[in-house]
Amino acid sequence: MTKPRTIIEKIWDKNVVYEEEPGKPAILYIDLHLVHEVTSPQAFEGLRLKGRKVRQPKLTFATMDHNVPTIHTHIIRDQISKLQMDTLRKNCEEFGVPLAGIGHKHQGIVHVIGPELGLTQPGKTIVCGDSHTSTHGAFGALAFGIGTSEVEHVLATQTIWQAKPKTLNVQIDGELKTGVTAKDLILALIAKFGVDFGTGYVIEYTGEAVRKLSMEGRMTICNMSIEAGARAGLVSPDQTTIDFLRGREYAPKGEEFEKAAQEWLALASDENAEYDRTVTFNASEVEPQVTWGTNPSQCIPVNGTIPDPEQADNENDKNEIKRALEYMGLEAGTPISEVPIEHVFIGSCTNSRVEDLERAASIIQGRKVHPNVKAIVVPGSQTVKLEAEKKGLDQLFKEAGFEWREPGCSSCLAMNDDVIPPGERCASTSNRNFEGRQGTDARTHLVSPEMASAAAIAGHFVDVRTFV
Ligand SMILES: CC(C)[C@H](C(=O)O)[C@@H](O)C(=O)O
Ligand code: SF4
Repeated sequence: MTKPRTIIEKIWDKNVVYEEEPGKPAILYIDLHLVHEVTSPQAFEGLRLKGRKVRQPKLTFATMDHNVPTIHTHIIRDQISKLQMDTLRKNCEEFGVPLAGIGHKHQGIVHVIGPELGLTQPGKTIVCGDSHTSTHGAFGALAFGIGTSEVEHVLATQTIWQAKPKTLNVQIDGELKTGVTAKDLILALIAKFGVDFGTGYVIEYTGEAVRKLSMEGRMTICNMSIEAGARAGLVSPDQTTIDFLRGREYAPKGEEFEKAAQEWLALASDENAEYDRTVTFNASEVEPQVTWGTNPSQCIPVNGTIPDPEQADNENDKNEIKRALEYMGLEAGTPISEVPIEHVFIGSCTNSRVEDLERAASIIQGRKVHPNVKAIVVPGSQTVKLEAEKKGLDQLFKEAGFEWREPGCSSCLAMNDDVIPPGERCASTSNRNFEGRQGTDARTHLVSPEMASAAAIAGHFVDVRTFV
C-alpha cells in the first residue's frame, strides 16, 4: 500500500523536476503563470537584457487590473499607471504572451479571470507576481504569489525554485448560519488564530462547512489565506469544482473533460493522509464580522464592541490595540454598529464575483444608499460585469444610489483613482485593512458583501440578519 498523501504532496510529486535532497529547494514545473502590469515590467526587461524568450507563452496569461480606472477606462490620469499598462501591452506583443488588456472582453482582476476562464484547474501549479494568487487554490491548485525576480525566472524557464511546503489542515466543521458568509468565516478564523498562524504552511481547508461552500465562497477563503500568513491555501476538488469548470473557455471539452474530471477528483487528499499540523474550527459559531483595526485579525462580530486596550493580555497587545484605535479614530467600548461610515466598496479579488454582487444586491429591497455614503460596486471582470448586467444587478444598484463601475482592483488599494480620502471610513469587501491601504490615513473595515450593502443603506454597520 502506498502511503496516503495530501493533495499538496500529490501536486508537489507530480510537478517536481529536480530535487537535490529532501528539504532543500527543488525545481518545480509551473503549469500556469498569470501576469499583471505592476510586477512584470522589470521581469520582461530582464529577459530583454539577457536576450531570452518566454519559454511557454501558452502557459502564460496577462491582464491589467491594479491601475485600471473604473470610470472611463481609457482615461488614465496617473502617468506611472499609464506607463505600466503601456509597458505590459508592448511586452506581451514582443514576447507573444496572451493579454486581456483594457478594452478586452476578458479583462479583469487576475484572480477573478483565471477561474472564470477555466485557466485555473485542479492539480495545476499556478504562480503570479501577486500575493493573492492563493485564490486559485479553491480549485485544488497549488497557487502562490512570487516576487518580480521569480516572475522573470518563470517567464524564462517555466520553473521555480521552491522548498517543499509544510501542510496545515484547517478543518472547519458545522454549518454557516443564514446571513453568515465565507468572508465572515475566514475573518473569524483569522481573528481566532491570528495573522501568522499559517506562516510556513500551505493550508488545506477541509471539513463539512468547506464542502458546502460554493466555488465563490472557497475562493474567498483561499484568497485570504495570505492574511493568515500562509504560502497558499487550497481545497480538494469535488463535484462542486467539476460543475464550475465544465464549459469554461479554457477547460478541456467533451470526453477530454470527463477524463480530466476523473483525474482531478483523484487528486483530493487521501483519507488518513497526515498533515504537519491540524487546527479545527466550528462554522456554526460564526457571526457576521467587522474588522475594527489595522489587520484582519482585529475583528469582532457585528454585535460586539470595540476592544479596550486596558483589558489586553500583555503590554504588547495593549500598545497594538491603542495604536490601531488611534489610527481608526475609534473609542474602546463603542458598539461597532454605532460607527458611521462615509464609503462602501464592493469589489476586489475577495468578493467581486457574480455571486458576491447578487448577495449584496439582495439586501437593497427598494431602499436607498444613505445620503452621507458614497458607495461603489466594482465587478471583478468584464465577464462578471456582463453577467451581472444580464441579471439586472446594475439597475438594482444604480436605482439604490450605488455607482456601477468598470472592472479592476479599484479601492482595494490606493494604486488608481479610487482612493479613500484621509480620515474617512470605508466598509470594504476587500482583504487588507492596514494603515494607508485604501489611501493615506483612510480607515478600512473589512466585511462581507451583504454587510457592506447593509452599511451603505444604514450609514453605519448593521447586522444583515436583522436588516432584512
Ligand atoms: C501589487 C501587488 C504586488 C499586491 C500583492 O502582491 O498582493 C497587491 O495585489 C495587493 O493586494 O497588495
Ligand atoms: S483586488 Fe486587491 S488584493 Fe486583489 S489583486 Fe487587486 S489589489 Fe491585490
